[in-house]
Amino acid sequence: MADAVDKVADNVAKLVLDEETGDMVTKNELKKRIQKRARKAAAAANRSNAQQDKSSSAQPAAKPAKPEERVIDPDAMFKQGFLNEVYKLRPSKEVVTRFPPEPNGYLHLGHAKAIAVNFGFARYHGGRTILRFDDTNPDAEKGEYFVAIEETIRWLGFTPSEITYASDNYQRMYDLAEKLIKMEKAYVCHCDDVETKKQRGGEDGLSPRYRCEHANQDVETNLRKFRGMRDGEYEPRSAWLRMKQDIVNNPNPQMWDIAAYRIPKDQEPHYRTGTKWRIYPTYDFAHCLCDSFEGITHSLCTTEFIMSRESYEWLNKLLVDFQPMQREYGRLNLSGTIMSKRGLRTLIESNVVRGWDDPRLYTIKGIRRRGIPPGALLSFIYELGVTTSITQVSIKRFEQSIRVYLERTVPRLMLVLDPVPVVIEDGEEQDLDIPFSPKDPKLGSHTVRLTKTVYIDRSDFREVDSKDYFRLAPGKTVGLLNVPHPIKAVSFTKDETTGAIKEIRAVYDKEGKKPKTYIQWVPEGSLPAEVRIHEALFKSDSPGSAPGGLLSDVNPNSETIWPNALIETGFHEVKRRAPWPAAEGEKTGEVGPETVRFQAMRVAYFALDSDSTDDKIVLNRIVALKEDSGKNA
Ligand SMILES: Nc1ncnc2c1ncn2[C@@H]1O[C@H](COP(=O)(O)OP(=O)(O)OP(=O)(O)O)[C@@H](O)[C@H]1O
Ligand SMILES: NC(=O)CC[C@H](N)C(=O)O
Repeated sequence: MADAVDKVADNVAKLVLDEETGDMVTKNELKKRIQKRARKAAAAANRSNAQQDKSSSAQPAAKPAKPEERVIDPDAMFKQGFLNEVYKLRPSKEVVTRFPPEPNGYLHLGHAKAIAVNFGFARYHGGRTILRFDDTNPDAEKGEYFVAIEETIRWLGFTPSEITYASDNYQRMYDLAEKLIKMEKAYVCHCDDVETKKQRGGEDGLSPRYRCEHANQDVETNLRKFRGMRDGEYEPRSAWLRMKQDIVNNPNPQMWDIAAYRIPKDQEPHYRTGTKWRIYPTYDFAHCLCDSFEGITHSLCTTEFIMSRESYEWLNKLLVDFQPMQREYGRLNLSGTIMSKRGLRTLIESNVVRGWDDPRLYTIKGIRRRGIPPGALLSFIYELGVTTSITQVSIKRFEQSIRVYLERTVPRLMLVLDPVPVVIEDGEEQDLDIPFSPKDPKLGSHTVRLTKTVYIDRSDFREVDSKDYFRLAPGKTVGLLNVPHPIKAVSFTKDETTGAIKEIRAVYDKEGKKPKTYIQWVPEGSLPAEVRIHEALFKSDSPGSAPGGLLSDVNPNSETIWPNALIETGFHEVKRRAPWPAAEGEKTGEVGPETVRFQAMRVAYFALDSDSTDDKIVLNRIVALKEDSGKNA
């Protein structure tokens, strides 16, 4: 018997997934099926092209690369292309970069790119990266965001050389603002938004630009007023410090006497400096100066800041010695979802999702809870590379990249979403040694007890057989994954009220031909689990601009729950051996439930959800096994 079992394990290793039907089949069978489908497709194409030029439909589809051929070089984006050019512009011995989030929300997928670019660039060149909180707007910032942001960076496998805060430099920046006034390069202005807009060319931007009277104040007046702003003599928004740039002649709006200091409306105490300051520097004043204070050699940001480069360099040249270099790369946008904080808040407040970490969201918290490993997220970003163009990607492409990563790195188990018992009448109990990976023996194996009654998925049985159906039906034979002999259904019973199948009876088919299809099963004594299958949260590709508003675009079927799923007990070992895989960021420190990842054969990739308890297993689908989730033939 042991021989037979070994042989079966060998055979299972050779099975492949039929992506169209979700069946596990032999390579030969898959080849036949593909040929048959190609013949059918060609016949259909011929029919529809009868009056047209046939040449276009005759193109064979490009063969997708095998997962193992697609391992990404994480350094490729620094070795060539845009980031290599940036380095060549300033080939510094000690590269210092910074990642500068505003602590006003949780990070999202786009930020993962910024983290990979900044930390990766410095790491590649043997330098270091500072995590700098751009905390210049106390009305929007909260302590919990500082903590979560740092945790996310570490989860992605990066270590800041230092954690700094723009607010550490408030006094120094204030002193430099006074210096700027004394240089006659800044003035306190009292114009409101309407008047300021007029100075900048009006609504259409076409009227002549001009300076207001405040620009003519002398240094003493400006200093007195600026100190008055600092000391609370002005109401919020009634006075602001403006840089004296070139509003009339320079075509760049970033040079139109932009704000340097403001008195925030809400006067919320600052998370770190409390009520010490009533005035705060703007991004345009603070960012370039902080970059200089910290010796940032390459200040890498997204292309919305291209025009800011001029004011960045203008201010630094006037006030500080060390000149950092700003360069801009394209943002990463994902279609079919939203990442803006305001939109995310709407979803949470309307109870559309469970919170900031809902697995359907593309916050990094959500991505993490869904079970996507940090290495997979990074390899997706490395695969896209970095240029100056905005990278617009579909969820499908994102998921395909994650799937390829998981395929190589997580163990396999058997899970049944909607179990139906099959009594194998001539069955005898035996232990089967099942490998965690059909391809990688290093992952080891585990024992599954083959019981007389096993559970298969309801969708793998049909009361009435048909020619194109290859799974279980009365009189039909199907293979059970990893089991020496296939089974043939002999009878079944139904629930009288619901009509649902209650029990299937089967026998081993030891003499017949090798089955065409193998299905997954679990034995008696398997573990109950709640399985959550998530689909796209939105119906359209651009929910942010949906005609009826964001909420009208929500897909009402974005979550399906299978409350009575069963998973084989090999799950215990997978859980004990987590994280899967042990990649940077999860290798050390506390590992969360989401690191318990596996492929449920023929179903999907799953991870343990944080709603799980010692008594209850809750699983999230990370991604489907193939692009379209509907698996039934
Ligand atoms: N979609 C994105 N792609 C690449 N980099 C991004 C993206 N969004 C933000 N970043 C970068 O991350 C860094 C920190 O961002 P910060 O939190 O200040 O961003 P933000 O622009 O306010 O983000 P959002 O408003 O989308 O939450 C910045 O350098 C910013 O340019
Ligand atoms: N220069 C930058 O990278 C911009 C960072 C800044 N916190 C912002 O997005 O507003």
